[in-house]
Amino acid sequence: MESNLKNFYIADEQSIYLLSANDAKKLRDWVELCKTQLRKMGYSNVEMIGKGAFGFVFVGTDKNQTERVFKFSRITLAQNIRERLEEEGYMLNLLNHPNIPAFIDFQSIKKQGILVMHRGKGIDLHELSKLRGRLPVSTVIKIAIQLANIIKYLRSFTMLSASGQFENKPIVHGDIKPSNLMWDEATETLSLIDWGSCVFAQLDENAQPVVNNVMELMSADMQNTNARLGDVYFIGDEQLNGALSNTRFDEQGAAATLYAIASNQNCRYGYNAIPPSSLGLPKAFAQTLNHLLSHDEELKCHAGDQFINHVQQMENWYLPDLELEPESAYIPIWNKRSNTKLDTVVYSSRKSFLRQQGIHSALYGVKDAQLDKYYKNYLQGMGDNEKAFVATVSRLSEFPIVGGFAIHWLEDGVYVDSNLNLFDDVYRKSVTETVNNIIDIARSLDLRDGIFKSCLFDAKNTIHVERENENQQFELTHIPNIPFEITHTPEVEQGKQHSYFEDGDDPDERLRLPEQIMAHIVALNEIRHTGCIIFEVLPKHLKIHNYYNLLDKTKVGEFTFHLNGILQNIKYIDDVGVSGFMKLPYKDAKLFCYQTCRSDLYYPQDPKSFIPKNS
Ligand SMILES: Nc1ncnc2c1ncn2[C@@H]1O[C@H](COP(=O)(O)OP(=O)(O)OP(=O)(O)O)[C@@H](O)[C@H]1O
Repeated sequence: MESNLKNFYIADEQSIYLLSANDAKKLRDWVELCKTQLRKMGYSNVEMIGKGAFGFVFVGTDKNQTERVFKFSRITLAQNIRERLEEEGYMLNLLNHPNIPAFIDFQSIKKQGILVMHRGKGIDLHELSKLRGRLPVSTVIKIAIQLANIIKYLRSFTMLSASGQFENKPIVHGDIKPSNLMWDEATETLSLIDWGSCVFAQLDENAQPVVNNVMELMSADMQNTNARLGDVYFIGDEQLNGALSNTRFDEQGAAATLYAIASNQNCRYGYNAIPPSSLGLPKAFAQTLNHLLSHDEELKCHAGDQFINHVQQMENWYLPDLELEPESAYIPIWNKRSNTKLDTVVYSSRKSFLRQQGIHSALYGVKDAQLDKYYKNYLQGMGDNEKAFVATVSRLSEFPIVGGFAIHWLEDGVYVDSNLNLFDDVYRKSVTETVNNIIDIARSLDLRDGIFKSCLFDAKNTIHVERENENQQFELTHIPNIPFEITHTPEVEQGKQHSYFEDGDDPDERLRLPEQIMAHIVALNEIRHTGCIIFEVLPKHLKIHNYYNLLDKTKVGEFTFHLNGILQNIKYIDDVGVSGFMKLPYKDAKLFCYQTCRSDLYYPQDPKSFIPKNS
């Protein structure tokens, strides 16, 4: 836990720009090797199309000009986990459904397994919602219908047994989430991919053991679950808590996915603060989602049946796209231009206070590659709203955005200082919704005293210094420049800037920086600017993340001198850990009142008579 903490702020996967030079090279070489292998196997136009916790995924064209998808397991994973790729192929090979890209082959080349399958057309829902923000109601419902049909198919799956009889063998996908669903916008067709967590269900939807004969009943292991852990941001309580695998698991993944794409979030946990009833969805559907996401067993089962059985009704709904409540930004998001593509990383400190004491930790003792990837064990001990808050903040790393914000919870409300700069306006809607989600979840937290700070920087500007071991000094043979923009702005009142030091020491930051560096940081604090600098010291690797905007053009020389001074003195660093400093332009923060949850907003029963609110 302690060692994970040092790196917890790197959302999802480490940016390649933050890996050590050696690790980045290894990764690039390995991807090249996979591509070369596929070309040798006779495929052309080979390119990487995705990666997950378990594998790297490529596409290539065969001799008949048909696209094929290839999944390679990560070489860094333990052998028993890598072997799962073959099991994934076995399960996929059993299935035959228009919404499931079919299995083609499983090949093993020098211990490297390759799963070959059809391509799910389109773009995955995680990417789509990142690009579009909250998806239109009609799209959400079309996706819901297809999901319900897939789950129905899996529930009623039968297989020919050794005795020649067809037997019930319901199947659990186990990892339904936006990034595992491809959506073809042209044909509005959904494909469910990634069958790596798929198993035969031990229990049916009535919680009865799935057994076809007495022999099976006697040999069935009903003490241990055969379920796999899906993505902890999307799976339901039972799967998370290690219950026997159950056909209802996928209703949970489906509900979390539908909620996420309807609200532009990347997890299920925000449903208390931003309930499905506030998303402009048809009332009956919002209620079903709300019940499915709840912790009430009976409500969940009932809603699950409704979801699966009311597909035909949903197909008849008339749902033209209506702008029920245009979403405007709660805080400013500035437009910026850049010639290069940004690789945003979010660094958030001051998270400890979000952890609730005494909450039973379901994740203790769980060893799974998914957890390693997501650093999600950091979330243990947090309530649902707190988890949603952290997850929504980390969603910002998906966008080309730099700057930062500080949220203060005080008795009279939630104060937000911010400086957010978006480098591609295509994402404005999605970023606005994400920032508004962060603030609304912050307003719902049961806190009246606390500070949360988050810095967003471009990983491409991170300065790396490596050393052989912890006893050596960090040394730069050539001192690079820490880049900064200059935006001259008139002087604001004294004390109006959010300073580096006003929030006091951060309990989550363990690194003590040497005086020689601190002297320059103190001097920088006196110069009018915004930005952040974060020191991440690992035993063999120092990373200095940075983003700066100088607001006083008369201070270019001084500013450069102190930034340079920091780098000149890295040899004095004698500690490991993380420490960061952030400065924001104004201190007249925006104030938001507390609220339990967003208010109700339903799709009108008679859309034809809908009159926009602001007309
Ligand atoms: N059959 C397919 N057709 C199209 N794209 C695919 C297919 N399989 C995988 N992909 C792409 O590759 C990405 C990663 O694949 P997949 O989810 O199978 O990997 P994983 O390592 O199991 O991921 P996770 O971390 O979600 O478990 C997907 O999000 C998707 O974009």
